[in-house]
Amino acid sequence: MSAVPSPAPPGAPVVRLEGVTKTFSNGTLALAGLDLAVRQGEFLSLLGPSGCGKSTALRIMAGLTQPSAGRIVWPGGADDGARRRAGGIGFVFQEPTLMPWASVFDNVFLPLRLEGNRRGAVKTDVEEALALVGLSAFAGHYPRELSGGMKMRVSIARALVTRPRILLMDEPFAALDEITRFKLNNDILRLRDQLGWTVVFVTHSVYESVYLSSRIVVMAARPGRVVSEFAVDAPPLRDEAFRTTELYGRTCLDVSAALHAAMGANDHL
Ligand SMILES: Nc1ncnc2c1ncn2[C@@H]1O[C@H](COP(=O)(O)OP(=O)(O)OP(=O)(O)O)[C@@H](O)[C@H]1O
Repeated sequence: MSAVPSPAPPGAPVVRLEGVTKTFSNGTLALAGLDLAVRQGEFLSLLGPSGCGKSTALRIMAGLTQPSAGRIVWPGGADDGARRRAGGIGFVFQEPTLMPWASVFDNVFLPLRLEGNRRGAVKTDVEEALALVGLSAFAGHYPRELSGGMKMRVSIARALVTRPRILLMDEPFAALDEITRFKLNNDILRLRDQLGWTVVFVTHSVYESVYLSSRIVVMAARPGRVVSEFAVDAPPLRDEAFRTTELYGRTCLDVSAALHAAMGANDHL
């Protein structure tokens, strides 16, 4: 596998957004002075109404778009570009964005190919990534032959094949039915436990955020900003029984109330 930046100690900031403002060229103020630290080993969800800047914050962390003001600090040293090249960041989009003409194997091989690796040299890495998401038997299949959940698993395998330390996920399960979504939620918790990821996860779903996260940041729109924050004080590896615990129920109520308040802040719009 590719070189992996050494991990920060647990709880230390992996990346910090300091006073990040993003104004798009059409004048939209997507984020206003956002301060946010992502800590080593946490599963952080960004939750908020449509348009509050969740995706913009994630894309800024990934180096896919630049802030108009403020800065991104990677305390580990490397800038975002170097970190991406070193396999430090994995990104999973809402759509699986697979190449339809390429096999499952070749779709997962893509980031390693872009790093200049030859197919034969990283075959085991691709096979390992496919095994981690339960798709070993589908390496030769094409995206059109897969269900929505399987396509998303390929997309996750493609993100994890570079062994990222931080995984950025932008509403990855929003388009899936609930049963598939629950299964993939459990897959992500298991993979995170196995591989030691730090995860930043964008979602609209209170229930999904509480099920997965160690910390939830609630954002409001116009301008995009953080309005409240919750810790989910439960062991990181959870199963369906967690959904019936008092802690889960209470946290869902508290986070829902905060989300409604955040939406209410824009009732006049
Ligand atoms: N490339 C762009 N050009 C102009 N405006 C943009 C662009 N990308 C996003 N915006 C605007 O910036 C604001 C924040 O968008 P963003 O996609 O980050 O929000 P979001 O919270 O992720 O929304 P959603 O939950 O609907 O995906 C929105 O008002 C959006 O319309």
